[in-house]
Amino acid sequence: MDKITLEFRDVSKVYHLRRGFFAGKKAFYALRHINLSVYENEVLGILGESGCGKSTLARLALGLETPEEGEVFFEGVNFSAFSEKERRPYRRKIQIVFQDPFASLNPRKKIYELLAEPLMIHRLAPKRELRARVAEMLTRVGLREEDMDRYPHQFSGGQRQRIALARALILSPKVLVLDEPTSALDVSVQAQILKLLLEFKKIGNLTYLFISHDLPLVLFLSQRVAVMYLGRVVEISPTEDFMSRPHHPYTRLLLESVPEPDPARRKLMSHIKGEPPDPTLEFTGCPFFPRCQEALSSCEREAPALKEIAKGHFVACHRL
Ligand SMILES: Nc1ncnc2c1ncn2[C@@H]1O[C@H](COP(=O)(O)OP(=O)(O)OP(=O)(O)O)[C@@H](O)[C@H]1O
Repeated sequence: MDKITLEFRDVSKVYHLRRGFFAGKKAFYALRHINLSVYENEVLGILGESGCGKSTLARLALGLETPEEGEVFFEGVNFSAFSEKERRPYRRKIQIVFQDPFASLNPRKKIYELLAEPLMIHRLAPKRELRARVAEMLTRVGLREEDMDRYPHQFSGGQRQRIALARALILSPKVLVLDEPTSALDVSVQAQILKLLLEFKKIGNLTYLFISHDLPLVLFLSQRVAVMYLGRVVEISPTEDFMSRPHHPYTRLLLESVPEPDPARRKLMSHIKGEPPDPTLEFTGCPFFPRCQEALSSCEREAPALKEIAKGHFVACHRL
């Protein structure tokens, strides 16, 4: 049995609505009863449309937010209830690379400071070794030693993403959360960053939580895929089985919507009919119910639990 590195046990995260008549008054689930295990050394892809809770999941994995219900475990330790100080040793082991390296790199700091700071905070290198450690890391991500004396604005988007990657990897994390790491880059640069990610994965003992709405990319990189819809995981599966036998009605639409080169044959997600349901706390049914062409009457009342339909392939649907 593979070792579990990161585990979400029945995790829910509640926020207050930010828009509309009930802004600030009504609460809703950004995540609802998430049960998810991330195994050591795997690439787990998290797929889902905008607002389904992918980044909230990432923030909980990093300990930047605490769940209202449930627990997040890292290597068997429940760190979701830890204080800021208690969490510090775990912070180093789970790092993140965001979509936008402009926003994640402080423009006033030189690359040296950006990379040396985490090493100092976590006391991972004596002062005299910092420059050498930064230089080594920059070379490993395809930049030059001299680049440490420059500022983020002096680099291209792809180079900045290399710096963000270097800053995360310099701490030798166990888990790297990649939150849309290539969405802001053009295609050729995307390919270079992906290549780099795969190289690091090969060398080190690293687990990736790869968050994206780019289906082909997730399928290409991940050994397993989890599909989220409105704060819930609706399907988890090894990638091959997922591609050949998708079960959840939402997953099937998602796979059908992969862009076809021929516009006449393209089926897009806009083909999904109906509105998503009210995400507020009162709604207890399946999140996909109002849009589902195959819904049963029970789907409106009760959310289905994940059921194992093949080895490691779980689906949350009352029809199964
Ligand atoms: N701090 C917050 N306060 C209130 N609502 C929030 C907060 N953070 C996120 N949300 C809302 O929670 C829901 C889930 O957000 P989240 O950012 O996790 O989604 P996402 O799947 O990552 O979307 P995207 O792909 O657009 O980043 C969204 O409706 C979002 O508007």
